[in-house]
Amino acid sequence: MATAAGSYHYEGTEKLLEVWFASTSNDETCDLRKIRREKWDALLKIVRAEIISMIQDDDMDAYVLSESSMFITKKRFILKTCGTTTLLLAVNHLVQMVKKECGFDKVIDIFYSRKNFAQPELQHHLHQSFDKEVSLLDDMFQNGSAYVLGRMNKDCWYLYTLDDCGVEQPDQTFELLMWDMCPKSMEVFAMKVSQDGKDATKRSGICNIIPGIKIDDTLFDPCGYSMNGILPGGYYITIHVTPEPHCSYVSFESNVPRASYENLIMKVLGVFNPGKFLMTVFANSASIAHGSLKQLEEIDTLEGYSRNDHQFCSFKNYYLTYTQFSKS
Ligand SMILES: C[S@@+](CC[C@H](N)C(=O)[O-])C[C@H]1O[C@@H](n2cnc3c(N)ncnc32)[C@H](O)[C@@H]1O
Repeated sequence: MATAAGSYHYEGTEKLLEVWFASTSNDETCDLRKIRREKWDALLKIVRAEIISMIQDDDMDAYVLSESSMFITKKRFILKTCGTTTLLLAVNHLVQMVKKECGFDKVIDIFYSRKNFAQPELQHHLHQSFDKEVSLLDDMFQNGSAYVLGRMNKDCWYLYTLDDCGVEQPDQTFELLMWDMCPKSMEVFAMKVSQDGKDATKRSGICNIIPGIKIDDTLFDPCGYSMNGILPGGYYITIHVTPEPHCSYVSFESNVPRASYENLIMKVLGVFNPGKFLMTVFANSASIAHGSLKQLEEIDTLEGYSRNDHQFCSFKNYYLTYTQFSKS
């Protein structure tokens, strides 16, 4: 997207929405995966994104989008979009469409989060400030709570969720959002170096982060990379790369449960070599990742990085850790 000064900027930072649905009559036949493809296409049109490819297994449909990813399991909907997409304009449509098409008539929890944008003025007016985003969500949900973690005048991470007991089955989300990337590590995410998504996945070492995962990867022209990986049980990893040196950004997200995330963190940092990153771990009481939060509190340096901020939040049924590191 062109900035006011006429230069090009791509906003890699994603808006991330996760919604858990239920049926008040406990109708076990309700399933988000019964919703037809054309309905998802119509929803994504509102967001200003489109489907590029899809993989599936018995538990999940995973879509790579023109702007990031979408994951659909029986009761859980995840949409992650970057650039100047208008994700929150689609929430009302999503709730109504899900009710009509598959019978889920209740939202049991919602998580909307994002890092601060590098250039918020390039976003649709709704997404230019977190206050506006919160106001839209508050009009739709009772009991919504909005938080900001990190430094409001530097790097921070916004979260909107419901102040309810929410999801009771084990649930966890781990995110590493990285920027000021090492140019050398970014070279493979361009068509000049890699032939296609598969080649970039192999050359970069992404294929070794979680071995055995089913991968769907895309390399954009002339540069940029997106991948989804799925594992049985509704588990996913998703990685998105904006390699342009002046706005470089990479995101890694997964719901794979871990009692400790340290090994995974070191693998991801080894592949991407960011100048700075922030990390969030979200886990409910039933998740084994719940214990990892305490462990992360102890880590104030990681090979070559030192910690700038660390915060811990305790919600009704979820625990959250936010940490920001930069190269020492
Ligand atoms: C792959 S997407 C992923 C963005 C992601 N949220 C991230 O972490 O950076 C963005 C990258 O792909 C490039 N790209 C090339 N063609 C694109 C297209 N048609 N739509 C979106 N991005 C495209 C962008 O310039 C940017 O480097």
